Amino acid sequence: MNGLLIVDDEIQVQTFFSYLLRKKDIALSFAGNAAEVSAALEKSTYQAALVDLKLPDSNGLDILKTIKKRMPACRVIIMTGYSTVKSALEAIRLGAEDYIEKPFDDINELEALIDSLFTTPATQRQTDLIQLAEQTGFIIGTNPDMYNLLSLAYKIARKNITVLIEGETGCGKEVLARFLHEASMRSSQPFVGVNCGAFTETLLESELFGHEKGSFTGALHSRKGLFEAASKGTLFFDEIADASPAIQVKLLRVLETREFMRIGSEQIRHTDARIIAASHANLEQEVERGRFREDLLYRLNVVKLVVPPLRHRKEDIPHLVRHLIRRQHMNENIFAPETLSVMQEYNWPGNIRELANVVTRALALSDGESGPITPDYLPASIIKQQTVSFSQAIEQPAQKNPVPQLSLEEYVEEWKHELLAQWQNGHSIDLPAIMERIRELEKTIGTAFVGRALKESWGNQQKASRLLNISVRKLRYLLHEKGK
Ligand SMILES: Nc1ncnc2c1ncn2[C@@H]1O[C@H](COP(=O)(O)OP(=O)(O)OP(=O)(O)O)[C@@H](O)[C@H]1O
Repeated sequence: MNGLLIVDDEIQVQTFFSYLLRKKDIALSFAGNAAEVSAALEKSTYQAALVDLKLPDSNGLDILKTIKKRMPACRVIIMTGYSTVKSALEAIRLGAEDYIEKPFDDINELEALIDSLFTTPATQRQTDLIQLAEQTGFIIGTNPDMYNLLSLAYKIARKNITVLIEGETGCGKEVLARFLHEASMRSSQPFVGVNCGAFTETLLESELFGHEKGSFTGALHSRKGLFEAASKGTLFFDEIADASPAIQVKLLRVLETREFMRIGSEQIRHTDARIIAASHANLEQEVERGRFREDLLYRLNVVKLVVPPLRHRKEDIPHLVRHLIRRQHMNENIFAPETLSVMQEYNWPGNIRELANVVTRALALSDGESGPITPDYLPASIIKQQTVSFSQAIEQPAQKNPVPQLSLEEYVEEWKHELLAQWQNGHSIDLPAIMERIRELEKTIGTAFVGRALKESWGNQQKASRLLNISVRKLRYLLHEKGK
C-alpha cells in the first residue's frame, strides 16, 4: 500500500484528508510537529508527504530537509498560504515536488495532484519539461543552473502568479516568458509582449489600455489595448524599468484591482491577464535609486527568476550554436571544433542575441560553402584581433580564404551592440577598453569616409578633400597617418 505522510498541526486539516482519501488505497499517517515527523519516519516508509510550511515548533523547510535526508525518494508537496509563496519556492529549490495553496479551493485538483504522486513517475515531469522546452525553442544545454531555473519555471507556470524575470540583455528572458506561458493552463490563449522602452509614455498608455475613437488627435477608431487582448492569456512587459512613473502608477492600479479604463472612456473593464515582467536592470537597485516604485516591484516580484548570463554557462555554447544553425535549416555540425572553442573563450556581453548574430553572420559569410566554418569567420572582436579597418577592406585585393570583413554599417552596428551590452551589463566595466573602442570607432569611420571620397574622385586628392570639406593638406596628413 502507498504511504502518505500529512504534516500539519491543524486537526481539521487531518480530518479533511482522512475523509478525502478514505476510499483510496493509501496508508495515511499524520504528524503535527518535528518530533512526530521523526517518529513517523522511524515507523514506516512513505512514497509521498504533504507538509505545511507553518508548524508550531518548526519550519516546514526544515521538515522537508529531514524527510529528504531520511527518505530521498519521498515526493514532498508543500502546503502554504498566499503570503508564504516565496518560502514555498524556496522549498522547491530544496527538492519539494510542488506546492499547493491553503485553503484548498479546488478539491479535484488537490485529489489529482495526490493521485499523480503515486501514479506518475517523477521522471515523467522531467521528460515533459524537456519536450516543452524544445517545442518553445528554449535550449537547456548541460548547465545545471539553467536546468534548475527551467525546472522551477515549469513548476510555477501553472500557478496564477506574477513572475519577474531578471537577466542581462539578450540572455533569454523573453524565451523564458514564452516557456512559462506554454507550460501554463493559458497556453491556448494569446501571449502578448510589449517593450516598455519602445514607446513614448502616451503611446504606451494607449497601447496597454486601448482608447476610444476621438479620445486624442489621430484616434480615428476605437482600439482594444493589450490588457484586453491578453485578458485570458499572458501579458509580458519587457524592460519594465523603462516604464515612466505615470505608467508605473497605472500598472500598479491594474495589478491591484485587475480593472482599467480605455483612454477616453469611463467604462471599467476587467482583465485576467497573467503578468510576466522582465528587466535587465536590477529592480531593487532601481527602487533604491528612486527610479522604480517599491509597491509595483512588490506586486511584480511574487516569484523572481534570474537568467544567468551566457559567460556563466559557456558549456551550453555548442548546444546553442547547433540550435541556431538548425533554425536556419543548415547542417548543425558546420562549425569547426576550434571555432566553437574560440567562441567559448569569449565573454558574450550581448549574450545569446550576440551569439545568434555571430552565427548568422558566419553562415552568411561562408555563403553555403560545404567546408567547416573556421574561426576566420568570427568577428575580429571575438578572435581578439583588431577589427580590420575599412580602408583596408576597400583597398585590399581579395585573398584566398579571407578574414571576413565588415561593411561600415555592420561595423557600427557591432560597435554599438558591444558598447550597449557593456553599459547594460553593469558588473565589470573596463573603462580603458571602452575608451580604446571609442578611439577605434573614430579612426575607422574617418578612414571609411576618406576611402569613399578617394574612390568617388578616382584618387584625385583635390576633389576628395572638397568632398570631405577639409584641406588637401589635412587629407595628406590623414593619409600619411594611416600609412599610405
Ligand atoms: N535558452 C535559449 N535557447 C535558444 N535560444 C535562446 C535561448 N535564450 C535566448 N535565445 C535566443 O536569443 C535571443 C535573445 O533572447 P531574448 O529576446 O529572449 O532575450 P532577452 O533577455 O529577452 O533580451 P532583451 O533584454 O534584449 O529583451 C533570441 O533570438 C532567442 O531566441
